[in-house]
Amino acid sequence: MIEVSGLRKTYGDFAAVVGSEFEIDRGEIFGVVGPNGAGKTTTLKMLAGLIEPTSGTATVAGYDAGDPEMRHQLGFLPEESPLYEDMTARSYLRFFADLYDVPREVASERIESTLDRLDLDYRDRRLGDVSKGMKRKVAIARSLVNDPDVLIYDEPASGLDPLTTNSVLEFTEELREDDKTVIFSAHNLYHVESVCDRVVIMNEGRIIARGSVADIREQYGETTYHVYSDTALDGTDPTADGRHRAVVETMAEVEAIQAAATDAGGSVTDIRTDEPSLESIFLELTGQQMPSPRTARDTEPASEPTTDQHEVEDAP
Ligand SMILES: Nc1ncnc2c1ncn2[C@@H]1O[C@H](COP(=O)(O)OP(=O)(O)OP(=O)(O)O)[C@@H](O)[C@H]1O
Repeated sequence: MIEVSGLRKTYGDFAAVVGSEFEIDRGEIFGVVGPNGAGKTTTLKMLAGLIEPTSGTATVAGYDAGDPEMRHQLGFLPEESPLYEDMTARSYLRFFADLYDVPREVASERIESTLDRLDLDYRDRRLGDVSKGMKRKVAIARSLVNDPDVLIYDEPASGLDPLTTNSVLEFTEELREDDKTVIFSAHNLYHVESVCDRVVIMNEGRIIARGSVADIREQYGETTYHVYSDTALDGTDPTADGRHRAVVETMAEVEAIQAAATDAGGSVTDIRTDEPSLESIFLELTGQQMPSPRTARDTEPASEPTTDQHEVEDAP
């Protein structure tokens, strides 16, 4: 449904996106994750046909991303989505449905059912007087008025409280049931972990990891096993509750401890798995702390990095 090959965007000699490659299948939810300035928005805007790539190609629903026809298949939610404050949610969404030539009855039904699913009250209240979370939900509803196959959401839950964040992420996840293909950007892995089938992690314009979050944990983090025995063995340390613990990294080592405990006339009483934290993976991959799940969406973008912090592309 989306194919990206050698996609690159430079501003002067500064490379905002460097040679991105990925494919997204129909009905897939795909996350683009990374710290501030990683190149997420630039990538999404190239896919939405809003920025022309310096080189490389992006096709969306069979169209080149720059093709005006592609827009009919696309719902784009920008990171900042100012609404017409004097309109109501209903009048605003009808206005956009008219722009897409959606027949009135179809539009009304679609708008009401989307607002129902988003649990949005106050549909006839002036948008200037509703909360930030409600505004974001209206912007999300706007992305669906033309019933597109592909949705591109830039930080859909940015700056929202935890409850609204969850509701927006759950709604995004439900779009899979409608056979929509969704690509969205996020600052941190927590917000995409439960929602996305696959993610790419970007840093300094490059994709530095890809796969499901579970794959990435497996690939970049180290799972350790804490093996408790009732007998002191080589490599175990006594614990406060009178047991003996070894910390190992492979199942073969776990089995060796089990065998050694049996040989010593004792037994292994407990084995615990310690998964790598997302923070440690993110830190290792990007060299930056991951924003906490509670505040991730509320952080202000960092100041503009200098070219020293980013790779400067080789001669074109
Ligand atoms: N029009 C532009 N001219 C010059 N540099 C730009 C332009 N647009 C973006 N950049 C730079 O490209 C880099 C990537 O920006 P981008 O907005 O894609 O990052 P991002 O991952 O979406 O970051 P954030 O999470 O802060 O939104 C940044 O360093 C940004 O300053």
